[in-house]
Amino acid sequence: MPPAPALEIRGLTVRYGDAVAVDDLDLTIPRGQTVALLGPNGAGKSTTVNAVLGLLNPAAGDVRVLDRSPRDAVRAGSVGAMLQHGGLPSETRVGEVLHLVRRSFGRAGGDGTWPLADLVATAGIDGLLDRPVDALSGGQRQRVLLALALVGAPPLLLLDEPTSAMDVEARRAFWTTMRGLAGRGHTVVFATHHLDEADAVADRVVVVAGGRVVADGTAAEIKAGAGGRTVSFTAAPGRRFDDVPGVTAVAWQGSTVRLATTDADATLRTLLADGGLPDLEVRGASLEDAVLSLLPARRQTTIGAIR
Ligand SMILES: Nc1ncnc2c1ncn2[C@@H]1O[C@H](COP(=O)(O)OP(=O)(O)OP(=O)(O)O)[C@@H](O)[C@H]1O
Repeated sequence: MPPAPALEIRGLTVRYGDAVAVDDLDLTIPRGQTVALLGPNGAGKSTTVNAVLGLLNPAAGDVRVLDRSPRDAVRAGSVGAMLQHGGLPSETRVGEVLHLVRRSFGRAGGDGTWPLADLVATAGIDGLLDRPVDALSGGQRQRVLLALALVGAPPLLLLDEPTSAMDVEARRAFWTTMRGLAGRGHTVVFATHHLDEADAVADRVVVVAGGRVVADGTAAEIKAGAGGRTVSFTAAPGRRFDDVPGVTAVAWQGSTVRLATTDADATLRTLLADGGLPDLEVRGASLEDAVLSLLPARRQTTIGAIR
């Protein structure tokens, strides 16, 4: 018998009142994969993560975490999580919180805590142990939350927008850590709006929209699936491009417009007939372009804000 997957979700449906947050979602993640969950704000990513942690009662469906129910898996210390609104007790120091969590993990009968020195180095919180929790910067706080998530050396790590408060350097260090964990056989599932991170780090990208999986594959497959090209140039802000032949998504960054197109020839012919295209560039679709093209209701957006 092959080992049970790290995560198996079948027909997961979660409702908040009349609103459906997750809609009959299926997802199987084998052990050892690093998987990015992408999608706009409200797509259902956090709700899915919360269901995997046993924090809510689904209306329908089944979630198995390493062949256990979510609550049993969490109780057994098999899952570590960094949540969007993860809190830290105020008026304590980082080292105290870490000590408390390590002790309570040991008491709960966890399989073994991560050796302290390695944990501190891995999470990059060296030098923060004496710091009051209330005096941490956003990025430092996220690193402390990572350390707490790793205390039990969990085989499955769930990270909800883990780098949202980190600067470029901290993000790079964070993903180096994650690669190291994946190399040690941990399964890492993370939700992010940084598509460049997903492209660089994930073995697999799962795009969620409207509570459903709308694309699932390697970043390269998703980019190839978009099949198109990106045409960018300088344009008068506010000009509309939705109706240009081939165009599936429009993104602005200052006065530069980026068009995802399934037919670059037709797009360029129409645009050139309308006048010049200063600073023209044509290239293969980025992951961001590919994801945007999967979200047809959001044709006009701002680069970096698929939210
Ligand atoms: N506690 C709640 N009560 C009511 N509705 C909720 C609650 N939590 C989430 N929702 C709704 O469920 C839907 C899915 O939200 P969810 O937070 O899972 O999306 P997300 O993909 O994580 O978005 P984001 O990228 O903004 O974090 C949204 O429409 C959201 O407003």
